[in-house]
Amino acid sequence: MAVSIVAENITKEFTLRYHRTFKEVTVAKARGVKTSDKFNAIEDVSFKIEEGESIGLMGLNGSGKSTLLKLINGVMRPDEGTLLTRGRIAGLIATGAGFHPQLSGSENLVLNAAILGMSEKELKRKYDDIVAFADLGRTLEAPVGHYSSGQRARLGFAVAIHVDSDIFLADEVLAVGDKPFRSKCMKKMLEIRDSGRTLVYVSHSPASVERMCSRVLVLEKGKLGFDGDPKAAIHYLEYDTPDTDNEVELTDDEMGNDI
Ligand SMILES: Nc1ncnc2c1ncn2[C@@H]1O[C@H](COP(=O)(O)OP(=O)(O)OP(=O)(O)O)[C@@H](O)[C@H]1O
Repeated sequence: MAVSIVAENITKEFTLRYHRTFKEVTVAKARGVKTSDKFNAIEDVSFKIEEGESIGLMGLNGSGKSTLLKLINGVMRPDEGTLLTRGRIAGLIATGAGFHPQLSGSENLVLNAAILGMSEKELKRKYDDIVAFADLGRTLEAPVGHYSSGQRARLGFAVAIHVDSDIFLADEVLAVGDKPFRSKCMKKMLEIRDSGRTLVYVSHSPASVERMCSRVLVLEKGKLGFDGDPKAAIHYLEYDTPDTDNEVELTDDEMGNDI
């Protein structure tokens, strides 16, 4: 089987700024207080993903999952190391990323499809299916700036899912969709997985990761903490142990996570 994504010792550094205004920065500098810090959102991460693998990307908030997806789809480049991918990449990383707030949903649909590499002919063929999948009704003609986060996710996912890609990336944008929409997305992603395309799926939901993925990468403060079987990854993250500090223990479904 051919290799789909290879990361070799990749590192991505970000700057954390503590102040927003000139005044705050000037005062902080005069007092000798630090105004920013650098940190590695991704640190020395290496992995190889074969074509057709469905990978779950898990980890606590801020562990670097979205950053890694952005590195995979090329929105960002690693500061160190190399990341290579094979074929066309599509997916939904940040809700509303790439949308123009003043344009309507349908205008954004066309623009987004073009940005993702869909030809005019391909879009003509798929337009009705995309509109039906987004199921936004008359809201499709309203400016996207007025959309709720769920409506933006619907539009973005509907376009992304209809792009013929070799690699599909899905961030936890699904979490903002309502239950019927999440079920529909999950079904589509299972279709993608079964069609032999490579899938990278970010999620905090053990149930959906177990259902969807054959392997899980766990990020811990930017480092790769675990790479292997989904069940073992969930155990590694202690997502399978009851939370004794909490009086109320909620199931995946009750939390509204992914599905
Ligand atoms: N453009 C940026 N500039 C500075 N820091 C950033 C930037 N983007 C992300 N970060 C920081 O990098 C770290 C990793 O963020 P990232 O969004 O990748 O985490 P995540 O694992 O996807 O989190 P979550 O589960 O909350 O979605 C966080 O500390 C975040 O604040």
